[in-house]
Amino acid sequence: MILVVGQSGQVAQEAGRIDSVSLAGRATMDLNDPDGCAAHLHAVRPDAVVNAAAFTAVDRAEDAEAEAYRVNAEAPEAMARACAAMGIPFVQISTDYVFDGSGDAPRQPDAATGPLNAYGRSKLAGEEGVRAAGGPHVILRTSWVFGPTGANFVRSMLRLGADRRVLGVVDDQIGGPTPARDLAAASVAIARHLLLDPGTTGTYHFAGTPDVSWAGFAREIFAQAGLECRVDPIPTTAFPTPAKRPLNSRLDCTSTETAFGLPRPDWRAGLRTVLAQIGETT
Ligand SMILES: NC(=O)C1=CN([C@@H]2O[C@H](COP(=O)(O)OP(=O)(O)OC[C@H]3O[C@@H](n4cnc5c(N)ncnc54)[C@H](OP(=O)(O)O)[C@@H]3O)[C@@H](O)[C@H]2O)C=CC1
Ligand SMILES: Cc1cn([C@H]2C[C@H](O)[C@@H](COP(=O)(O)OP(=O)(O)O[C@H]3O[C@@H](C)C(=O)[C@@H](O)[C@H]3O)O2)c(=O)[nH]c1=O
Repeated sequence: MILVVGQSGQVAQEAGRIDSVSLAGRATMDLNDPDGCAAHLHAVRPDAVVNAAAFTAVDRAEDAEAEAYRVNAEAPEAMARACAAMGIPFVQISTDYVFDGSGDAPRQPDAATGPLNAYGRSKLAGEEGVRAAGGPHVILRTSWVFGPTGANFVRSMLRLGADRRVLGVVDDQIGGPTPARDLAAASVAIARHLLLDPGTTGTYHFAGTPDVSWAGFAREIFAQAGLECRVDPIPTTAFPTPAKRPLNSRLDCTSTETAFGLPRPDWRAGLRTVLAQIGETT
């Protein structure tokens, strides 16, 4: 059994549809209690663990950095140490926000990091803790995740686009939107791969293709959803937020395809599926 932590989150919800996956939520694993999380893993003894739980409120993390560190760094390290002690694989999902976003080249997994905000710093510390635990693991960085549930850009745009005829959206931050379903499938496949071949331990990237700006993403959301809302491209400076965000979120995902046979998913197809799922539930 593969245990996916973060039950109510967008990635875990999609992982829950996969055979032999169990989900753990806050009731049994509160990441504010790293030792309790480790003890729970020792008690459950799964075959592998995927950590899809995180403090993901990027702006709120600026004023809650201590909690973000506990949840995004201390708890993943404690869980990774428990897994290392049991000799089982641990997959930690991480983020493009560990990078500083300079230049316009896609980042390789071994490129220099330099987070611009508290969320990114806490996730980077989580990566370091998982590596230090020393067990078979994969750190899988992704970006701009969207699914039919939870807080994400697609749901924000559907909400705003229903009321507005024009929306200003930043056009100078570029990245790969990633369907939660594809990310869930990739994370579980990687956990299974690690069981057979722990030698693939390391840091990898997995993001949807093609790279696009938030404005371009918003345009495609409105087009596919049939919403008559015009997107006005604006610079980041015209949309001030508490947390600074990277301009270049492009991730080079080549090594993930080579090591695990997982190509970048086309986010436009994933968006069609998500809009259909949302339509069914409204
Ligand atoms: N969303 C995105 O755009 C991106 C996400 N990622 C990473 O991908 C992973 C999955 O993200 P995603 O599915 O979008 O996340 P969500 O924000 O949808 O879900 C986060 C999950 O973490 C849980 N959680 C938060 N704090 C705690 C806690 N103290 N104890 C237990 N559970 C907690 C939440 O539970 P509850 O509902 O109870 O709060 C929720 O289940 C995360 O590691 C994230 O950092 C990386 C790049 C982009
Ligand atoms: C709502 C809105 C946002 N924006 C901009 C602000 C921001 O630069 C960009 C995205 O805003 P959001 O707050 O939805 O996205 P944000 O929470 O920054 O998304 C990030 O979440 C974390 C968890 C990650 O790990 C990242 O990969 C990334 O997905 O869109 C506009 O330009 N216009 C708007 O009307």
